Amino acid sequence: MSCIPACTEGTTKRATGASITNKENTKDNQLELLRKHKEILGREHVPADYLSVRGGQLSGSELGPFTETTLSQRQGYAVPLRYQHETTEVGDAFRKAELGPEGQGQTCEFSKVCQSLLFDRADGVTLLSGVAGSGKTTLVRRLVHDWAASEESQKVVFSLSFRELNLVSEPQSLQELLCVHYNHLRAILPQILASDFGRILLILDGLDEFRFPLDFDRTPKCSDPELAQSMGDMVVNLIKGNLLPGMSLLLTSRPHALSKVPPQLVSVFYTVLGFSPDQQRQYFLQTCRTPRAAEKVLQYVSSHQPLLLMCHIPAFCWIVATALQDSVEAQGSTPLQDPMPLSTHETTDSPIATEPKTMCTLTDAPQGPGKPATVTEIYCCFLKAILVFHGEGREGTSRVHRLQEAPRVLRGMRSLLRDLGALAFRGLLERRFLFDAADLGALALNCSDLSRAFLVEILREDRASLACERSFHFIHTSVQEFLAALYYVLQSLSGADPFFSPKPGLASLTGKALTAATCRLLGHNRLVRRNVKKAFRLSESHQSGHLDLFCRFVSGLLVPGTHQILDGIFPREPRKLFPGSTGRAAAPTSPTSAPPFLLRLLHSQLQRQELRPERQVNACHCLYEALDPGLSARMQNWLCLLAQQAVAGSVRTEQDWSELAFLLELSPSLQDLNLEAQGLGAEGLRRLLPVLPLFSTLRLGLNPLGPEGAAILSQALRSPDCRIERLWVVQTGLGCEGMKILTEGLRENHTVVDLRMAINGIGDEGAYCLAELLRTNRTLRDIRLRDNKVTDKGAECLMAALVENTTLQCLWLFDNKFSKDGVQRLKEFAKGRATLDIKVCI
Ligand SMILES: Nc1ncnc2c1ncn2[C@@H]1O[C@H](COP(=O)(O)OP(=O)(O)OP(=O)(O)O)[C@@H](O)[C@H]1O
Repeated sequence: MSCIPACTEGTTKRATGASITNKENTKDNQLELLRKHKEILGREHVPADYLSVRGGQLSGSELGPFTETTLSQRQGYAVPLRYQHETTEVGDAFRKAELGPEGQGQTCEFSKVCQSLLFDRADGVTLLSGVAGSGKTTLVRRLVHDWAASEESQKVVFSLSFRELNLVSEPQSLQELLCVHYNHLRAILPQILASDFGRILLILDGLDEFRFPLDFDRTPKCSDPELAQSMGDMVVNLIKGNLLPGMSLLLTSRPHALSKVPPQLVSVFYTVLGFSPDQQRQYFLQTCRTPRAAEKVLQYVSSHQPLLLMCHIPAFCWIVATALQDSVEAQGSTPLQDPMPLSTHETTDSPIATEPKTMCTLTDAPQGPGKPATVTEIYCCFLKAILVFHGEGREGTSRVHRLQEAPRVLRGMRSLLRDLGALAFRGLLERRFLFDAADLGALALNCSDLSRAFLVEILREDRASLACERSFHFIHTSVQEFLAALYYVLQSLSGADPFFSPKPGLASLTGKALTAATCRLLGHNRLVRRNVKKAFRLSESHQSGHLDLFCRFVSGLLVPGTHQILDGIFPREPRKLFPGSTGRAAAPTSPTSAPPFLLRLLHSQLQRQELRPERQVNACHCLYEALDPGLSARMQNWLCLLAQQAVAGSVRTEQDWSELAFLLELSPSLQDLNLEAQGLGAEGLRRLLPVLPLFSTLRLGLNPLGPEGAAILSQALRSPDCRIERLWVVQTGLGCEGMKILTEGLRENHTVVDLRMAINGIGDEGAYCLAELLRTNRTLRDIRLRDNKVTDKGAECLMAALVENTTLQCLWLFDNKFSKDGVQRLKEFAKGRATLDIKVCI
């Protein structure tokens, strides 16, 4: 992107700025300009703008009010263990918030954040983290809106997005930057920036989208707001407090980019947890046209755990409300059977349960296309709802009639959708979320098309952009990911290469010729297989997991039933995908599940040991989207086991553990994980790593964990989101080496109170490591070390350490290798400690 022209204007005016202001601006003038500033920002941040489900089409009175979201607050922060796709973390966030031990973070209302940022003189950096669509930008807008409406707040607020800062490629001063953005303050900005910094609140939204590196070690210090510097350097100097020291700085970011900011520079850390169950209900009541529609939508979502889990995310609630409410209304008073009837196609009767279940309805995995139960199906319904119900010229017709017309309408939008999908896909590859007219033009999308009803809801104009040109972004990143996947699958199925982006004219002819030649050479089915594999390889190579959801959508869009929802976009009689597949051990496929090659590919990902555990969990999400017919039976087995109904000692494969991790992610109400005597080894434990820190009780006894397993546990214990209070690892083959590794993890842990580790052969060396831990640990209350080959030497180490530890209450040392004297000494020691119960015998 080029530097914006207005910047140079700012440079020339800067030299004269200070003198002009000194002479001309009286205090009254300054107050008047600040009042104007409030007015302008207030207008730019009206609630209607961010609450609109249908862009600018509805009047303010039709829009529901802002729904409260839940946040958690803590002092300082640490980078989370997981870097998986943001959407999967939200349910867990609530599990933590509801039961978090003291000091882990308290939940709070947004008004508290407003209070401290707008009224307190607190300076420093406030970091607001939240997964995609959790409502960070919405909260920023509300904050600015509340400030503009408040008479009392004396703060001067500036609000910019990192998306906008990305557009400034030439060095620029902070003063110029703000002058360009807030031209109405040009006359008094030098004064503001030179006086009381404590009055300033600067908001920078969307750190995860910032394209410039932040180098906190090597960036030259700059404290002069009039000095030009690169955007990366400016942000570093702002965060370090070199520029405008004493000002309040609010940064927002998705979790994966938090590590860009050194924790010691952050004063307060908030996490947007999204909607609690009550807030979800409130949202649907406020958003759906009738309370009855809201109830039906909510009832439907409640019976599908993967969907319900995602409804903690406000943006997903909006997708769901848009996807389902028109169909619900179209059905009148009948109970919600099929929120989006499949036009002229026959619908198979799906056995999906409609009653909410206590744990996870995943075992009733969808078997037919009749009811949207996967995330992909919901997005298909969302797209269809916008095209069918919100389209131009269809206002007068009944909803039922519009549904009958759907295939024709969708056929008419095919090429536009393909262009849009190509834009989305290219953006995803380049990690780009903002597009200008040239981007749209290159894909034969005309800016004037953007006023069409459909596009208004899909692409938003970035009105507050610093760019002089018009720029656009997808209404939500997950919509960009969905359209990219739709494009990818459509291209692949038609034999074209999704990575080949044709230029209009001659190049597209070349593209077509190339496609035909490759098709002839490789065969259509091999080409599709190749493309799908390519998509998964691409996702694996990105640590941030930003292509995970894309892959889930690709998996879901290869299911024939999903094609039926979008009948008209997908050809009505598609080429039979992979008929008579001869693959090894092909899973028995139902006619409604994805092609066997995809199921095989996903299962083979689950076998691979070198794949990161969160990638493996994502493969399970993909299997769910692909309607893997075996998944529900396997999940049922796990549910029995977790309910302690299964016989211990069954043989398990590594793949099983990844599937269990997936299931546990979808079961936020489960607090205790009991996997005793399940043949769980270190590799299995590694696959469970993404979910291990989230349980308050981990019962892992009688499993061959060994020192390698201890290393995995140690990682879980170090995780900042760790909630483990009871860790039971009786007879797990830790030995002294495993004990050493485990105590290293416990050294950085503040949650474990109860450690049971009988029969682990830790010996004196292990006892020594434990003793060293006890010198500093103030959390552990109960340690059980029965039968661990500890001798008098080990007992001496423990006693010496316990002189410094007054928090341990119970230490069991039965059946160790103590001499009579040793036991006596331990008993003597215990007598002097009223609060410590030492149990010992020879
Ligand atoms: N408190 C809320 N009340 C009602 N709707 C909300 C609320 N928060 C978010 N939404 C809905 O979710 C959509 C996405 O929210 P928003 O853009 O604020 O999320 P975000 O966390 O900034 O996402 P990203 O990380 O992708 O930028 C909004 O356009 C709005 O429809």
